[in-house]
Amino acid sequence: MNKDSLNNVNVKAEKLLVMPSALKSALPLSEENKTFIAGARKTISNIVHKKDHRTLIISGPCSIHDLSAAKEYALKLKKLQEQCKDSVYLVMRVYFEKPRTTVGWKGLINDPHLDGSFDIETGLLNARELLLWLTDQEIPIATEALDPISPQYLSDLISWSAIGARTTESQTHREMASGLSMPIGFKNGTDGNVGIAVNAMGAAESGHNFIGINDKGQVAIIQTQGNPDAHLILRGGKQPNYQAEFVDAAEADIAKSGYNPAIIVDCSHANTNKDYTRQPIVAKDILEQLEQGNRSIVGIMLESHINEGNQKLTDDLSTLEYGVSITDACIDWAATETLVLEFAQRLEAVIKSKQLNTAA
Ligand SMILES: O=C[C@H](O)[C@H](O)COP(=O)(O)O
Ligand SMILES: C=C(OP(=O)(O)O)C(=O)O
Repeated sequence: MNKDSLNNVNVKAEKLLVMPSALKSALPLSEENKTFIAGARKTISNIVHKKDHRTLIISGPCSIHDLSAAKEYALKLKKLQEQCKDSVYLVMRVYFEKPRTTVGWKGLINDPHLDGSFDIETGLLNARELLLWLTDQEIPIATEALDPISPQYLSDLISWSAIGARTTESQTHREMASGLSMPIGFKNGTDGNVGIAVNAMGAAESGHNFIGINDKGQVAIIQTQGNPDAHLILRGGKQPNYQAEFVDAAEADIAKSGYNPAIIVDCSHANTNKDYTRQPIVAKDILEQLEQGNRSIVGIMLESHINEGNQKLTDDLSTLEYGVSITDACIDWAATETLVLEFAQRLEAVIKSKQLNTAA
């Protein structure tokens, strides 16, 4: 590293990382898995464009920190998908990158050993291995696209992505979203500003030219054609924004801007004032809006884990409880199952009564 009085003044060290193409060659996707992921992306795109009237439910831990627990959760979700497939499309929330308000553990890629050793190469490897395992089980995967470089390593395995509340207004993230290969949801800002997410939808649907990296890890000028499947995620702000008056106002804002009024409601975060036990209350309200004829809500998101609540990450990893979030608090599996089954059952009635399509 070139470090002197003018260059890299605040940089302590640098280390080369495996090339994206090398990681992908070491952990490749099979042809069957490619077909599965292309199908999952198409299904989600059809839901976003209301050609498929099932509702998307994105459910999973706030963050992945334990690969075994993630696999156990995934198998439960897979079984549940079978039971609700006529009205719901279940996608697992597999979040490896956490945006922090100030500082804190930034996720499995950044610090896979949870000890401040920042073994990012192992983090990417573990993440790709888990994504491959989940895809082998035919579980569609949702994640947050936070780091603008990591998609080169992992995004072939992802069927839905979010841009988070802290980055929706960032040009870098809008440019990245314009080139991502899967449907992309933009969260409203942490203060509740929906306008920035609507602007982001327009930015992401346009083509851009920007500096990025390619598959070989080379710095490149990336030219994108725009992402046709951008949508809005309501996550609350200074106050919750899942209620019909806010959903209707957001729908009107999107339509006025000329974009597809497709909305996912995040049943967690500021929509619960960070009280995880309120997630079923938010989900029930959305269900009622759908029953009353709402056509803009295409999905909900749940922060859910095997066991409820959350726990602090401390230096003593031996005290960590299995299947409990180390970031935001989650509902447990029993609550998730009850919520999803009721949602699916009541939606089935809506779909039947309106004779809507459930497949493209
Ligand atoms: O979803 C997770 C958190 O809400 C987000 O990463 C911010 O976390 P923090 O406020 O604890 O840093
Ligand atoms: C960080 C998240 O959400 P938000 O961007 O809404 O805070 C998240 O969903 O993990």
